[in-house]
Amino acid sequence: MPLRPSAPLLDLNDVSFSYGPTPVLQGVSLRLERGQMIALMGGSGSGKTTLLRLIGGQLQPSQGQIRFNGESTLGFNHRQLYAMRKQIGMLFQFGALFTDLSVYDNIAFPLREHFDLPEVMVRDLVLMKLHAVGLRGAARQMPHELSGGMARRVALARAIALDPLLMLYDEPFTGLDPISLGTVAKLIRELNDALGTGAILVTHNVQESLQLVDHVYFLSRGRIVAAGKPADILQENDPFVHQFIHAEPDGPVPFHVPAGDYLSELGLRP
Ligand SMILES: Nc1ncnc2c1ncn2[C@@H]1O[C@H](COP(=O)(O)OP(=O)(O)OP(=O)(O)O)[C@@H](O)[C@H]1O
Repeated sequence: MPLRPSAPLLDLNDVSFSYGPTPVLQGVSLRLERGQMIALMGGSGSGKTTLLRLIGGQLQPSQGQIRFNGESTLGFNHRQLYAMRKQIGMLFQFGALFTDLSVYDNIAFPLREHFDLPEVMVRDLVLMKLHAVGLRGAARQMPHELSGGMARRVALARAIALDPLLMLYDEPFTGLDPISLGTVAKLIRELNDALGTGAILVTHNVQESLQLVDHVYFLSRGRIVAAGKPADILQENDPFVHQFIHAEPDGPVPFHVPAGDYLSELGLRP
């Protein structure tokens, strides 16, 4: 797939999707430029993972357009989808490594899978990626010998092994202690800037990601309800955004699941 620097890296226009009769995403529009990082925030079940799956081509929208690197992905055949996915790196929750492969072989895996490169070249590429995440010295270790933060960094090195144009992160900070979280977050930003990638970050770590990204989109019940720069989002008056940013237990997203009258249920109201 040729590079098209003049087109946005990713352009979603009025995208809708439903798994069955119930719509999961409705009229979502979103744009990502090269070098830009955006955060996608929203409560559980708001459609964030579904949106990432649409972008990755695992699902097709029922309505609307998705353009990746200037090209509409709608109706891509198997070969085109495969070519596109090679240009998308993914780091998902817990970033599972292959437990029976060393750190080195974990990163070599996508290179060996997708290209027929001489081993000396694979070696140089693996060491470059490991160096970028500060773990060249851990090349021979096995995943069970790594701390959680180190394992996540290895997963990150593996995700960028093919020099993707776009990175998708789905809860990349889950289970990390605050120091490792800070390290991984900083690394994600530095790598994005160094490689000129674009990135979409799905996360519940509101404060950390507001410091990390250039733009934030809020999803609620499958719709974008607010979008803007982190500084603007912090000033946002929308009650949903306010509740989310300030982690308030009650608000538009209610604390109580809808239920019948409490006193009646306890038998205290005739
Ligand atoms: N394979 C599926 N089949 C049917 N419905 C699904 C499927 N996957 C997700 N859903 C539904 O689609 C809606 C959106 O789910 P999605 O996983 O995209 O939300 P999310 O914002 O990523 O949530 P979370 O933060 O909890 O991961 C939810 O109501 C969910 O139950």
